[in-house]
Amino acid sequence: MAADNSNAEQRFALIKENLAEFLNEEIIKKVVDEGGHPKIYWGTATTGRPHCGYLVPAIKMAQFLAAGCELTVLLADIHGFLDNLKAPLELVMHRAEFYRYTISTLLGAVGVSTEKLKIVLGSSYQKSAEYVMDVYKMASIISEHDAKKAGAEIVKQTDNAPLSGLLYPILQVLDEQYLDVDAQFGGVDQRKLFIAAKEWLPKLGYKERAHLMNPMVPGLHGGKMSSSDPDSKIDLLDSPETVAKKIKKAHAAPQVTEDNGLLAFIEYVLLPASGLRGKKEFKVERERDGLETLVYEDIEKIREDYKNDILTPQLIKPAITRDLNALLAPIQEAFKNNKEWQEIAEKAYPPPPKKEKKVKNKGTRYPGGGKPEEKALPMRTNGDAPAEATEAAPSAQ
Ligand SMILES: N[C@@H](Cc1ccc(O)cc1)C(=O)O
Repeated sequence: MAADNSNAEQRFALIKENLAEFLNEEIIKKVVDEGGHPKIYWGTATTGRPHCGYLVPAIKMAQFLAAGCELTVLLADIHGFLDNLKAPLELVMHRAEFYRYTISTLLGAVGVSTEKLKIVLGSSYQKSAEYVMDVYKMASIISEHDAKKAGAEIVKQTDNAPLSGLLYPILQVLDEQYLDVDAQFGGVDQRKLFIAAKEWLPKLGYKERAHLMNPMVPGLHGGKMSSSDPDSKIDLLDSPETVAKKIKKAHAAPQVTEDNGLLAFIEYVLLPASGLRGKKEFKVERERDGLETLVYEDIEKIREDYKNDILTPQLIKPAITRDLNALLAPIQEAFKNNKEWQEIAEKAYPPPPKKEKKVKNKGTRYPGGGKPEEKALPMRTNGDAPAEATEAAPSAQ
């Protein structure tokens, strides 16, 4: 059974749990004390493919839902495009659809009711006359310097950065008003944007919102995050075997608890996820060593045992693999049964073009024999048109 979150104190404690910072928390406290439903939103630019790092904000959002908040997830497609053209507009829109399926399934998989969850596409309101006029107004009163400062940690900074990077913070600030929320939630990397929102909204006569921030959590894989290394991130649709393989490879020094991705994953994902199901718990089986199973209810004890080498990376890796695979199973099941989601996956994240070498070896696959080298996958070599390129490509998963 779900944990009891019926009284105001428990609800507020659940909203605050594990946060690094909470600005203007009195705004939320008041709504909770009055028995209301605080309205919180989290925005994500729909660019990279969602990986296990998304479980950290997702679990926090599941806690908001469990605490009776109204949650809006903003699929910020236009932001993905404004940020130094991380992806062309058409692609970020396909990706937004992929995110929509992923996030709703993910929150459902954690076991919370998604009745109070709304998923909104940025472009569905950010092109309205009223919104656009507010963008102009804001652009006329915010200095270039301040807009740049607000986006410093989020918007890609380059020598010849496009002007759109200065619009990015203005739109994010206005989103709080247009999504009609009491608070915005994000990682502490959003801090400068959140402070800007506090300062800029009143300039247009709008009210200041509360801001909830998650700490930056080291990746599960340990070490440096590299998007070019496929083993460094665990995809939400990775098979149980792949998850096991990647976690096995994760770098974690024995006895070192600082900056430890494995411990952070237990603290920010697995423990709170089990808490949402009724009881915080993390089990470590030691059958192979002929010892009894260790059962933990808080991260402090886990840290202590890790420092003392009672808990080793070798022991916790299989335990994390077991719990993570259990968390991912319903998402993968839903993906398997949803043709539309599979189709959007192919459009949103087309597999990389096949290597030329392989094509040559398999020349006979081309009807009519012919000259495979010349005909080799003409569309796939065109990096500018990935959405079309997928049509000839195998399924994304
Ligand atoms: N800035 C967020 C994305 C975002 C975009 C628009 C918002 O209104 C909120 C959040 C990020 O870095 O991912």
